Amino acid sequence: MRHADAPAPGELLGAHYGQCFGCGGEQPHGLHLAARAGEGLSITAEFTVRPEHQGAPGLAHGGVLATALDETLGSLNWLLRTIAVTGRLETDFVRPVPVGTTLHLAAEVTAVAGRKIYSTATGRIGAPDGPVAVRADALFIEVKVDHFIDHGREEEIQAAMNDPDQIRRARAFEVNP
Ligand SMILES: CCCCCCCCCCCC(=O)SCCNC(=O)CCNC(=O)[C@H](O)C(C)(C)COP(=O)(O)OP(=O)(O)OC[C@H]1O[C@@H](n2cnc3c(N)ncnc32)[C@H](O)[C@@H]1OP(=O)(O)O
Repeated sequence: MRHADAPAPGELLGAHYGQCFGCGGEQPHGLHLAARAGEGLSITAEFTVRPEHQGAPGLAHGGVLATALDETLGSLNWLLRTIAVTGRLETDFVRPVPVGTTLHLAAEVTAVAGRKIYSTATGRIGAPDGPVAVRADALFIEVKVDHFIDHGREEEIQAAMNDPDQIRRARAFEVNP
């Protein structure tokens, strides 16, 4: 079920962490993916392939495209107000994606069973109804915020804990902060 306090359909979600490689605005090397809440348990997102994302000449690296899918699927957590990490990500690369392309991503939750959140996503070239270039099925596993405190490097954890904006974003994920 979409959480009662989930962002409204159409609302931009913003980054869950400023240094995130997928969505962080403070991360110069990242994808700067912008995700928006959809209806029900769905998300849309956009990401424009830059020269630093190449694998083959003029084409996006497959790992970068998988990152864009992973980040979009992870954004579904905002709607559930659950903190979850990727346990499994199965990706199909259907068409090459040239540099300069804006990839239009769409993701939805397909099932929730205990801590397991199943979801699926597509990335389309140039427009929300453009040709499918990539798709993925994922399993996210719910974790407590301690997952990051226990495993993250000390200096980034301390910086995040001292940042009131980061605490606010963490609370937006959690039903029981
Ligand atoms: C502050 C705001 C931040 C918000 C942060 C948001 C970040 C979003 C970023 C984008 C998303 C990412 O890239 S996240 C980063 C990449 N992912 C990770 O680093 C995760 C690394 N893996 C782990 O830490 C761990 O393996 C976990 C937490 C995923 C699971 O470990 P666990 O907690 O011990 O749970 P475990 O008992 O093993 O598994 C629970 C259930 O899930 C199933 N399960 C677990 N893994 C798998 C798997 N790969 N494939 C199939 N099934 C699996 C198990 O069979 C079990 O099913 P059953 O027996 O119950 O039926």
